[in-house]
Amino acid sequence: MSAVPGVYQLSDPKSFAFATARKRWPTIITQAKDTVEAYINAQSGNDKLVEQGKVIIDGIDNILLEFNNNGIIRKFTEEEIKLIPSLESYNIELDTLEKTPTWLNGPWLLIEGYLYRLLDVIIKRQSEWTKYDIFEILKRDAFKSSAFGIYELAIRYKTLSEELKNLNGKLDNEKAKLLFEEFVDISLWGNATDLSLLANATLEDIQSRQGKEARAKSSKNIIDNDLPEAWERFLSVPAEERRIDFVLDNAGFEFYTDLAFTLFLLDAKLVKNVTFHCKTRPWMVSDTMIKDYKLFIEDMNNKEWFPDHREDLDYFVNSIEKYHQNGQFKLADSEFWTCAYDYTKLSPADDKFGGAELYKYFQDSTLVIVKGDLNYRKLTSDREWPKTTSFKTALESLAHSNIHILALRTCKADVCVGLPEGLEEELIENWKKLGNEVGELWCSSGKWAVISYSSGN
Ligand SMILES: O=P(O)(O)OC[C@@]1(O)O[C@H](CO)[C@@H](O)[C@@H]1O
Ligand SMILES: [Mg+2]
Ligand SMILES: [Mn+2]
Repeated sequence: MSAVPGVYQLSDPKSFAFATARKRWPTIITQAKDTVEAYINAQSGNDKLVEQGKVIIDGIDNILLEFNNNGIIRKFTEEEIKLIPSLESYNIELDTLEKTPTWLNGPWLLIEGYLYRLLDVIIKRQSEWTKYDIFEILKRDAFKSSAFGIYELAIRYKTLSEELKNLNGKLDNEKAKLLFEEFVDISLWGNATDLSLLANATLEDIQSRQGKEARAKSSKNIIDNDLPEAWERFLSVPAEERRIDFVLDNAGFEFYTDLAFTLFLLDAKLVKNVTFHCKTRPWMVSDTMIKDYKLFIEDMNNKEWFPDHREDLDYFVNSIEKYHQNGQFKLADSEFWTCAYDYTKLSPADDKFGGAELYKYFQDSTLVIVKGDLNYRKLTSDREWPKTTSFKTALESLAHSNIHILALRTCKADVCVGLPEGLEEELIENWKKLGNEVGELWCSSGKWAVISYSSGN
């Protein structure tokens, strides 16, 4: 067997890693600091919280200083690991490296996860701040700016749901397949609204990425599409036994599209249960935590934010709440999703950080739908695979896990597999012709997407 390629590096000027470490991270962390400062300034009477807030600001300033000095990545201390045991996974991974990494020189995926965990532990060390989500305001503000796409999808869902009720469970396979494709598409492009990329996005920017028209324009940009295989798998399990799992990505608009997909599946009686897998902490700016579900309901109910199409919005909220209450729709979380490991460790071997538990749980799943860019990087270990590598090869051990994986991802990083011969060269040329210096960066522009499936055996 030939050796697997190495992982993308922060020092590689042809990789999106390069600009991420040098521009994107400082912007994100500075924004995070501003958020904490504003929160502190809005407090009155809780002196302890304010005092502790100042310690957090010092911690964040220190990260920014370390960025500037290209400081080394230190291991998490025993005290930090005692407070949050899954931090140990980072030390384990750091130990496998030949050279001590720095903020500008080291493996992209590992150091990026490390950054969000460092920020998290700086906050969690302060007793008054353990429940604080540093990205919550950003997540909710972006959702508020998504009214156009929200209305459109709520209207679509209500019309469909009423049609399905009239059919009384007699949806033929042909129609079911078309609708399945439609909701895969909605959920896929829901991933294009990404706060870590749209830090300075205007309302128009956000709108231009959402809705039916935007999706129609983008359909030719799906460069690997295994949907037919995934549908075959779906049909191979009797409807009354089907369970779908979503390994979630972003809160806000993307989460809303994942919920719309879920509602369609449950209303059409195409599945029995759906479980959403969330993060246990703030992560990569926009990722979904369990508590974000409650905020989502609150925000959908906000008549000042969303004054129009109330009937459709209320219908959406009532429908999902009903399934949440009767247990057909569940929310779960695990430390595994934010530990240092890529998903080759989603296996019985990881009995420490949740990998083994998830592995077991996914054995009974009809499809595990893995959303978004970061999750895709973890699936493929963020390695420099030739782009014609098959998805299964890039999954390594996960390709033999008996887990049926369907990745829905808009490409926002360098790694991408499953492409036909010659396409990559074409895309590089095309990207250069559009005036971009590094042709390879087509792959992190968010304009292309993949729908990749592995049967797990
Ligand atoms: O996973 P998501 O929300 O689709 O995208 C997250 C993202 O914007 O931030 C990550 C870290 O830089 C990148 O993998 C990706 O570009
Ligand atoms: Mg994300
Ligand atoms: Mn394929």
